[in-house]
Amino acid sequence: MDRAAVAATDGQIGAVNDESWVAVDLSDDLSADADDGVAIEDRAVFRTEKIKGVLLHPYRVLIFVRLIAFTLFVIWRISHRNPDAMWLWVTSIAGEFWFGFSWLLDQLPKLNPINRVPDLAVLRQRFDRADGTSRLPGLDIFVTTADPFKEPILSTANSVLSILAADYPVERNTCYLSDDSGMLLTYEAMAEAAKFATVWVPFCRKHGIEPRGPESYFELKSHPYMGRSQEDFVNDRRRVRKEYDEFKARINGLEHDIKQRSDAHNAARGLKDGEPRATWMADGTQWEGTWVEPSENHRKGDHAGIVQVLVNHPSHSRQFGPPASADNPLDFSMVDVRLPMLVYVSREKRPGFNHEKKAGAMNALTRCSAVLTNSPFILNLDCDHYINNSQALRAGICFMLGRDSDTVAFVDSIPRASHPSPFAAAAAVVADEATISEAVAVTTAAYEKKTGWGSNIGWVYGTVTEDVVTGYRMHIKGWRSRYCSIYPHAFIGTAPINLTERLYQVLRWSTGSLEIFFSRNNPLLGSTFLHPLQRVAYINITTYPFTAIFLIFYTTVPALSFVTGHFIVQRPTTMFYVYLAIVLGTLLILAVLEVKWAGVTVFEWFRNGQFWMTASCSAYLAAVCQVVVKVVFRRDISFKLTSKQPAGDEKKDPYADLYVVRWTWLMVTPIIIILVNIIGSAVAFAKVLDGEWTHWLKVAGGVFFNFWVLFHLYPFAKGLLGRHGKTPVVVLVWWAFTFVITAVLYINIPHIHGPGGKHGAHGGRHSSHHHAGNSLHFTVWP
Ligand SMILES: O=c1ccn([C@@H]2O[C@H](COP(=O)(O)OP(=O)(O)O[C@H]3O[C@H](CO)[C@@H](O)[C@H](O)[C@H]3O)[C@@H](O)[C@H]2O)c(=O)[nH]1
Ligand SMILES: [Mn+2]
Repeated sequence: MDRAAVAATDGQIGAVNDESWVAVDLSDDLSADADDGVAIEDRAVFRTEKIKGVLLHPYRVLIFVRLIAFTLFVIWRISHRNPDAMWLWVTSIAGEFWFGFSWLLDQLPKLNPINRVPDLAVLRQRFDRADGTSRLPGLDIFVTTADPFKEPILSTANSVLSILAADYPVERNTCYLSDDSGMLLTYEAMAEAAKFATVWVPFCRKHGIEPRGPESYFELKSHPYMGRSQEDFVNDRRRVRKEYDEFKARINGLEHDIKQRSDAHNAARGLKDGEPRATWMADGTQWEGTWVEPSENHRKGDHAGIVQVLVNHPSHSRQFGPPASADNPLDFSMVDVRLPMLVYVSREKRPGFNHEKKAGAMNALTRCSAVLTNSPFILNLDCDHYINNSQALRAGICFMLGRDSDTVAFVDSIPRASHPSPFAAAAAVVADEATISEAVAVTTAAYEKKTGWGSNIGWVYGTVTEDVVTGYRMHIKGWRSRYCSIYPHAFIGTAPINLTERLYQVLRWSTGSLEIFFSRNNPLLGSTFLHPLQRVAYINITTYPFTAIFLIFYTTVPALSFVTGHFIVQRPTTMFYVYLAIVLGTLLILAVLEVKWAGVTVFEWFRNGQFWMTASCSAYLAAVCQVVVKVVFRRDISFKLTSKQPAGDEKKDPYADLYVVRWTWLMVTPIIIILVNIIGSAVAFAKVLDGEWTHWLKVAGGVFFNFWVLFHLYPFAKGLLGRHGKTPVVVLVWWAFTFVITAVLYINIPHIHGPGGKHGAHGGRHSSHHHAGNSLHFTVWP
């Protein structure tokens, strides 16, 4: 490893937002990095930071104030019945209880925010040796992919490249790619990535490149220079960029190449009609996985297991590259050119066996890696995640070692004790056939039958959010987590920006959460190893979708009150308004404080609120329905892969997908809510115009709330209108259209006046009520 590069990147690791945090054990007036003055020998491998007192104390006081105000508010509500509409009164109070309860679930675990900051200089001093070797523990990194088309292979390749190029001792770091599609396309893309890595990785090391995923690196507008010679860097970068473009072209051509090659082989064999047409590897053998033209034993969900070592385990001593020459202009003579081991794994799949989605893939990888490298630590990335900070692996490992370098001996002993892995030995071992067939044997479809895998061992089955439940199982067994957020961000992943896809993703997450709630892994039942606040956090994460039921009530019923004339609150008093104001005001200030130390903007927080509203009344509701059906009728929930954006196409607008509308039933409820609120405000307007209600100022209060709901659903409406929605005018025109039509109809068609209409005195009273009734909502939003 190039020392200059290390030093340059090293200085960058820090907390995300340094001004709000202070080291624990230090008073507020000392800066967070005060222990830079302490000698390296005396420093811990990471330090703990808390929020500065000036922010934290008011934060906690506000939480307390809000709790009291909320309690008084609910007491007020219970003691002021609404005899006109008792059902409204009862259901709304139930809703307020729920909102209050879920606010507490969300708030309590945040009472004492803690961040950890790894000290990489200490880690290096204790674990790295002068000759370039290291005593750091082994680390097996798993990347999962399930479909080379839905999950673009270029993105998967980038993920793998970012891992191979990360700063970690190469002989102790292995990357496993799990391919649930079993397709040659994925395999060959990985083989290409391994080839390109021989240029990319030494280039990263030589010049201290950040980030080390090539796509995200070359996307950067400027390329700040970290290493030694500027001119050398510019030349090398141009050269590597060219290599990367060629690599991309090869990846894009793979599908065609495989097809052509296979056609040639099949033609040479003179296949008769109806005979299966095999897919052929470059070495002239038949691919054992899924074929391009699927046939028996060679289709998705029905194929053999495959384990292929793409990059073998490296030697244990540094290997410098060649100097620049005529056909190789890159000078790697001062750079270690070894690569970490890279293994392609496609577990066996057979009809009749539940392959248990990602959790099943992770368990197969766990066993397969145990046979090959058996590192004591595992890291998992999805195919669309990448390492964004080359120090991320070292940063993470800091928390696995404690303050005490003696633990290394212990950590080293784990692989030796648990499995006689060939690579745990000091010398480099080439994966021999016996070992490989052993690795294949542990990934067979039948392997887990009548075992504890998926329930007590490994990743847990039975939910579409296996990550949540697996973390939970670890915590109830006594494992502890540590929160660490560094800058530049350690990892970056992608999420769909298309409304439909995003709603589906949130549907899956909320469904998975509820599945856990209705299972033996309900956090109310967890062992006492769970910290009480951790239990609260798990209750929150497994119950939040229930909010949908109350939210839909609160975003429709008040608007309908304009039509029916029945309101949630009958006669608000001054105290009612006072409580309400405190409950609302504190919520806002709490958010502003959180936003400050979290390093996001108030705008982002608000956007998040808008999406929360949209998702709650669509995906969360659907999740509740799905899981009720599952629990009652024992029907399994299907898993839909989250669609990924195509990577690496510069000509394409990255936001093109944003306004592509694909209809889904999930959109029905938000649409109804939008309509109800427009109609509600239009009717209120009409009643005022009509002279039915005279207290127009008070009506305005109610209408304001309708607008507030609409404002939250505005991005949804824009998304729904597709490309046209790019101009906000279109949304406004639709809104005005609906509003005017409703108001005109209301005024001109006498029979839609409800029984409560045309009572001057009553009308006045009612109008004052909605204001209150409608305002309730925002009271209680968590
Ligand atoms: O049968 C399957 C299905 C999925 N996957 C992989 O699982 C990962 C996550 O799937 P995706 O559809 O992308 O879900 P996301 O919602 O984007 O993923 C988030 O949510 C999942 C839980 O639902 C977690 O497993 C992921 O780590 C987390 O990033 C991807 O790498 C897939 O290739 C498989 O390997 N096999
Ligand atoms: Mn994803």
